[in-house]
Amino acid sequence: MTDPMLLDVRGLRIVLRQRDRDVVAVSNVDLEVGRGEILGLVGESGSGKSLSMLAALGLLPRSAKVDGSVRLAGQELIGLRERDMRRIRGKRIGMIFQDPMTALDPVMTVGAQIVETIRLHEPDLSRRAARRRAVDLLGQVAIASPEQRLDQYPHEFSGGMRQRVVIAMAIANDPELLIADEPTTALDVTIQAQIVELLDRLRHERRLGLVLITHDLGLVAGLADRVTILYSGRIVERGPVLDVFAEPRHPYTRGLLKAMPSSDETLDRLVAIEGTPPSPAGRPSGCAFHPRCPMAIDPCVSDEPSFRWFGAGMAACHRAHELEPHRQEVVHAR
Ligand SMILES: Nc1ncnc2c1ncn2[C@@H]1O[C@H](COP(=O)(O)OP(=O)(O)OP(=O)(O)O)[C@@H](O)[C@H]1O
Repeated sequence: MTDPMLLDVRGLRIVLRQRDRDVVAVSNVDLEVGRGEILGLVGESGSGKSLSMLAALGLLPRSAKVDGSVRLAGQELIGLRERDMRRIRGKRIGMIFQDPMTALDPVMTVGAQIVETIRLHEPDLSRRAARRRAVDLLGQVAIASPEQRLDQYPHEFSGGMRQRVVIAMAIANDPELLIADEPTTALDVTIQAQIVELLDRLRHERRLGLVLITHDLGLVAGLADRVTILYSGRIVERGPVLDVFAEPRHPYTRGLLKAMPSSDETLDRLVAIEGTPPSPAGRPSGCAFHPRCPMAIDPCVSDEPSFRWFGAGMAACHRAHELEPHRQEVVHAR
């Protein structure tokens, strides 16, 4: 029998309570991540990226209604009891969030925090053994003099080093899957590159699956194997990064790629997508992107497009098949 997919999300639908009414924030979302594979989850603010991952972690607000299936190596997570979910969160699924400062406790040494994370899931492990593992983990995320560093507080670390500590904590219990929400956004460019290299090394060495939630298509181009683009809580395009970025089939994907800085462009030449994304309560009819789409025609206003395959990827756009291949330069750097 073949191994089940590491993360397999099918038909995810999330309904939230907003001002006394139910709104569909995420619908019909399918995601797959294999071992050692990186999936980029992309979309503007409010597109449902974080909600989808919070659903996988069982961290949605109580009032949220979740349908569909989220399987981790074959095990269904939707509907799992909180105490079972707690054994999975931080153990089988590690998490890295945008701002390392909020993930770290400022009044505890870095060592104490890593030891606590380890012992949360292995209470029988001695402090000494947990500390030895913490030293090893800091070494793995390339922090020099780990023994001394363990006794320091987060403010004694630079921003990039703090994010390395957060990554060390995320991998402390040897997870199978990492969920990283904008892991490099708060860091400057050279540090970003180091964190990207580190994540890439970890997925190869540990065969970690990684969901990379980001606005940054450059990061996805440099790191991810596959990409899923969300707009207003639904998938608009998905497929291998090389295919989707070289020949985007959805006008939204094209818009995002055009708005992306490349090495030979200055920021003021970038073309951002006009308008703003809708809120879940104000989702337009038909294709939700139609009010902002330069190619919209009548059916886009009335009918929600279904997916069509294009090579190994797919896009939900009434006019996707008319789009001329539109080669982008972004993937050539790889
Ligand atoms: N607890 C909540 N109650 C009500 N609405 C919520 C809640 N959490 C998120 N939303 C709404 O659901 C939508 C999707 O939010 P989500 O955080 O998943 O977006 P995102 O794509 O991760 O955006 P960002 O890039 O800004 O983090 C947003 O419109 C948001 O306002």
